[in-house]
Amino acid sequence: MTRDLPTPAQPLRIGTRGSPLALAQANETRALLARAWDLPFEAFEVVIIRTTGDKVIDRPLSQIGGKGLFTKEIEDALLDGGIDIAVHSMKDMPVAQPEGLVLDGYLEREDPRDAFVSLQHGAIPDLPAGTTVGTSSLRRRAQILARRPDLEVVEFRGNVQTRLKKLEDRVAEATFLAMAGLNRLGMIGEVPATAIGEDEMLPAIAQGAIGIERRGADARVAALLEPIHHEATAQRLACERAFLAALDGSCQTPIAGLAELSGGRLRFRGEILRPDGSEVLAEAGDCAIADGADLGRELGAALRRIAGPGFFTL
Ligand SMILES: NCc1[nH]cc(CCC(=O)O)c1CC(=O)O
Repeated sequence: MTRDLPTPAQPLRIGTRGSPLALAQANETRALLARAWDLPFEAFEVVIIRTTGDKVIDRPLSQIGGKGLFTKEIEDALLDGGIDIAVHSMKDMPVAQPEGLVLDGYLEREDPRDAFVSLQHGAIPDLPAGTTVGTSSLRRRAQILARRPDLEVVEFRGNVQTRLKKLEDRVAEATFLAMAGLNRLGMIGEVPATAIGEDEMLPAIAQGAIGIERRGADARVAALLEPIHHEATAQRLACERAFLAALDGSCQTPIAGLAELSGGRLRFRGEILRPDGSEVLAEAGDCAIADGADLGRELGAALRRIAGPGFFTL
């Protein structure tokens, strides 16, 4: 094995998007690998890849559609050998990967909750009727409208920094961001953010988790990733992503869900919403930790039956 370790002359190439959050995640992976293998940072190289999603800035992503808007170019680079691993926010990843690639390495999950961010207001219940709330997430839009149909939701695209700038410019009076992103960017003390309990706003599937994708046939890379893999995160995501898969979910549909481990059991709660928030359907259950994927699949299938066709259509 030692012979196969990366070196500064032949570094392991880590592919990532170029946003500040994506770079923070790639650098976290790089630091964990360097520490796990007692290698210099230079044995790992971060390679920035521009994706279609990064180029389209003038339309809501939900209208552009298409799978893998933020991943295609990165996965192509993996497949053609331009990079050795790709680091992703798992909540942005489709449930299936292209032939030849596997996505089964996970870093320890960060806080999965959403944050309420506002320069004027302290929490959702404090918002006066008619307040504008910015989000581009179909899930967050549906969830906030389910709770507060009297609020006005406006489209709010861009990376974390861009969205905070829009708050300053009063494009909206409040927004939602993932706690994980704020923590990973080291911004938590710097922005007026409050974590929202999962009972109040159930997070996106896999929110806060980082996944590492690789070529399935690359045994050397698989071995390199082993010491930084976090199995408890993998167990939680197996349940959450099976739920998403059973619902045929993509980032085009308002779906939320969170699996947690305690006392040797896995507990999951999932929900689907009509895009206007007029209906919320939820299921919950618990199981042995190893059976999480079955539980997620069953609860997803149950919700699918209850919802019937057309539930997600406006
Ligand atoms: N869709 C963008 C995206 N993808 C992952 C995160 C946050 C970090 C995470 O969930 O791991 C964000 C930004 C946000 O929702 O605030």
